[in-house]
Amino acid sequence: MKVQSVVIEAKDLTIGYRHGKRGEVVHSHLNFALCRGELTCLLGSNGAGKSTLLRTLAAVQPPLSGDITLLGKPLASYSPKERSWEIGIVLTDKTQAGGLSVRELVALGRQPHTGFFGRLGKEDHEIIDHALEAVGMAEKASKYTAELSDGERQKVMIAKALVQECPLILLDEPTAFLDVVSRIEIMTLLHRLASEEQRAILMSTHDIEQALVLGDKLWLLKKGKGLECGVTEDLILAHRMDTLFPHEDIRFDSMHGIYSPEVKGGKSIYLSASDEILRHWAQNAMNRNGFLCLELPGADRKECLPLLEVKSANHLILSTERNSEVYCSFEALFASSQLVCEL
Ligand SMILES: Nc1ncnc2c1ncn2[C@@H]1O[C@H](COP(=O)(O)OP(=O)(O)OP(=O)(O)O)[C@@H](O)[C@H]1O
Repeated sequence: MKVQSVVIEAKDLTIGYRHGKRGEVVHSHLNFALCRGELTCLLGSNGAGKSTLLRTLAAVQPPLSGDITLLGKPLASYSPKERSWEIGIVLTDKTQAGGLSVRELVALGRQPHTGFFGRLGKEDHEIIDHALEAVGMAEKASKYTAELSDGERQKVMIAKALVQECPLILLDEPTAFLDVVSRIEIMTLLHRLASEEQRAILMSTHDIEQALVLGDKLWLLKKGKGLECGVTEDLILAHRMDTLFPHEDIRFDSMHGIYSPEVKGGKSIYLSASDEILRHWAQNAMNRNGFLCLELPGADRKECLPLLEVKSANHLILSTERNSEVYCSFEALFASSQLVCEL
């Protein structure tokens, strides 16, 4: 059995905001642990409390009550300097470091190891080069950070956290501004870093598609319902993703790992397709056009009308009680009078 090494854990934690003597609770009774070797993705709707939780774990804001233990010691007992040895943070606040070059900004991440006026040694430079390479920013190392795009700046902030070489890395929506290739690259990098260098990494994200592929664990934060933690596939198969977004018209498609609008309306059509890909995209097209797709019961197909048979992408047959027509594409099908007038 794999022995899990806990980096940070919380017991009966209440997070939120203090306004004078009044406390505004965002979540209470939270219990969790983050272990080395795992990339954990924190998911939840807007306002669910993801940033509040990350800021509390990063000691940027205090908990309202409860205990947080970092490497066996209370988090509150660490000085800011001691914390910077253990926790690398990438929060969403825009960096004010526009006057620094990319390389200078990333080098600031080495401060816990070199001291404020400490000189960077050969090894420090190698670590910085390696991090810039890893996030794909090596070629822009001498650019000013003010001249970067939002996505590029985000990559630089990730590189800065990487060079800190902490056992715990916390990131608030690190892939928010990134294109799909960069999102996959960054999440693959974080996953590799967690498993190969035995770091504990917690990132919040709205990029559910990638979280389900690369997150070793998920933390599902639900407004008013607290936090559910578990291995990604366990949570999906236990239908815990179904209630992540409290919206009755949104449903989780556990086959494809996506959320989609619930199909409502009166029109139904039987659908048969030669393979899973054709079925998925035929259903997508029919749902978008207001049809609820029904499975063929198998035996007596003559009873099952209207019926759309998708033999291939260029061979679609629509059968109604009046006739059967063949179409060479979905475009042709949706332009047909048969679909518009007879169904
Ligand atoms: N400084 C603050 N003072 C008081 N309440 C706050 C403060 N910042 C956030 N909140 C409230 O805390 C709750 C959680 O907000 P938080 O920013 O943690 O959500 P989130 O899950 O990160 O949302 P998003 O996905 O939109 O970034 C919200 O109801 C928000 O209004």
